Amino acid sequence: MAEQKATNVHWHDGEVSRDDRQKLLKQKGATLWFTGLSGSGKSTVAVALEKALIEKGHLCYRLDGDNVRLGINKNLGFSAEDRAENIRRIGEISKLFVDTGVIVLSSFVSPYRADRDLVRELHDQSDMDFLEIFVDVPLSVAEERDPKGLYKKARAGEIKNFTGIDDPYEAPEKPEVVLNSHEMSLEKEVEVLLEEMSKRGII
Ligand SMILES: Nc1ncnc2c1ncn2[C@@H]1O[C@H](COP(=O)(O)OS(=O)(=O)O)[C@@H](OP(=O)(O)O)[C@H]1O
Ligand SMILES: Nc1ncnc2c1ncn2[C@@H]1O[C@H](COP(=O)(O)OP(=O)(O)O)[C@@H](O)[C@H]1O
Repeated sequence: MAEQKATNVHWHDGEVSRDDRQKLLKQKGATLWFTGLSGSGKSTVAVALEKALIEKGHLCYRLDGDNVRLGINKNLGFSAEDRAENIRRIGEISKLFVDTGVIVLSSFVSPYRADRDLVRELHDQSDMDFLEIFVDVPLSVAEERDPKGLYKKARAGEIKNFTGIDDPYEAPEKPEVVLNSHEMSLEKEVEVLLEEMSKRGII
């Protein structure tokens, strides 16, 4: 992909700040970044958390691998290079949401540590909360669940570069939260996340 360089381009400040928007919403914008194998439970947990947050009166928005790849990132595949660009763009999109004061629930396999660290760095630079949520289940559990039948296809060689089968997954070293979705109920996972958000003053 041809890289476009931003030259002679300057940030233009407005007269309304993130803080103004956060006061309006009575919450702090933040990104909760769910990472883990396909079938680990990222989307299921994010959907349940979104519902719980909205019920409590908090504005949040989910960004999800499959959905984003059907739209803004439809030109990207699953090579390491394309996954890096996928995650970089989603990192920037997440930041835009955080700047509006919204709580973003980003669920992506995001198998490479360097790609996730870049998104963390992007948030840190703008003094934004970034919580890495590692949805950690053994490959055998994810494969047994196989909610979309993709592991079966990967084992049959019909899908190449499938994370966990013939492509790597680099586990987070210091995630803010670990969810072992094979040992925890969905309700407990949501409770743990709400507690963590409350502790950090996000909600
Ligand atoms: N090769 C390969 N490896 C992993 N996953 C694959 C692949 N091909 C298709 N899929 C489906 O795409 C979803 C992962 O997209 P992501 O954007 O989250 O991937 S990544 O973060 O860029 O690695 C993933 O969604 P989830 O199952 O929700 O994780 C799969 O449904
Ligand atoms: N405690 C749990 N948390 C999350 N998912 C669970 C849990 N227990 C069972 N599951 C099941 O595991 C599967 C996870 O699929 P999904 O959320 O699509 O994973 P991912 O988004 O990581 O690919 C779903 O079928 C879900 O019902």
